[in-house]
Amino acid sequence: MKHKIAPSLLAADFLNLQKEVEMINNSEADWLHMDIMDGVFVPNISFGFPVLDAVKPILKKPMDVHLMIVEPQKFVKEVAEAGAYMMNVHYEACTHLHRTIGAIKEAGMKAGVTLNPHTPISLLEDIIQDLDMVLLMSVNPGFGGQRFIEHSVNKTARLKEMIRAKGLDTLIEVDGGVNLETGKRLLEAGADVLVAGSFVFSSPDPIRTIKELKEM
Ligand SMILES: O=C(CO)[C@H](O)[C@H](O)COP(=O)(O)O
Ligand SMILES: [Fe+2]
Repeated sequence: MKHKIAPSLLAADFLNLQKEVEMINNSEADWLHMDIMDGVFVPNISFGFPVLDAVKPILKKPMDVHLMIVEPQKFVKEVAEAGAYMMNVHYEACTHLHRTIGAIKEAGMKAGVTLNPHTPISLLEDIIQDLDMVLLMSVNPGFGGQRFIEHSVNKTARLKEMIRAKGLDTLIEVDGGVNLETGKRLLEAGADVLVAGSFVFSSPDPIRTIKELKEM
């Protein structure tokens, strides 16, 4: 399967959001990645449901929502109503992860679990069979434009091996510091979906940059 590219709206020009979403529609991007932060789970606040609701009617690609919030289970309904295709919750934010995954699927969405850079993949041993995707953070969540954490390549390869050994088809998405160089190594290690924020939106030609990421 050809890998997917999910540009992260966090790095977009918020004064021209409609233009940015139309750029995504006209590009080879597969998904649009949306980062919701609460200032508690991560030391930053991004945007919330009003922004997702505004984007929903004009977006022609699936919405990949990454919740960096405490108690994400409280917002399953809101995320579904905002039109999300994939809802990603952090492993570190969920006490009853199995129940939350069930609720996400019942609401008609695909379910993803996100791991912070320090969280070992071994913790997924008894939940991975219920997941559509694992989202590996390759930076500490909270900000765009950070430096890629090298260990993420090895972590991706080990997760791929775990998925293969269990005979699953769970997707691996990697988020943070992705560019053509880190992206290539992540794909070689087995990543299926690459999130790219600043690399896409600070490019002088984002459509071309997305194409380059797609053609790696
Ligand atoms: O979840 C995130 C930050 O917490 C973003 O998706 C990520 O940082 C993308 O930005 P960049 O590609 O600039 O690193
Ligand atoms: Fe993200």
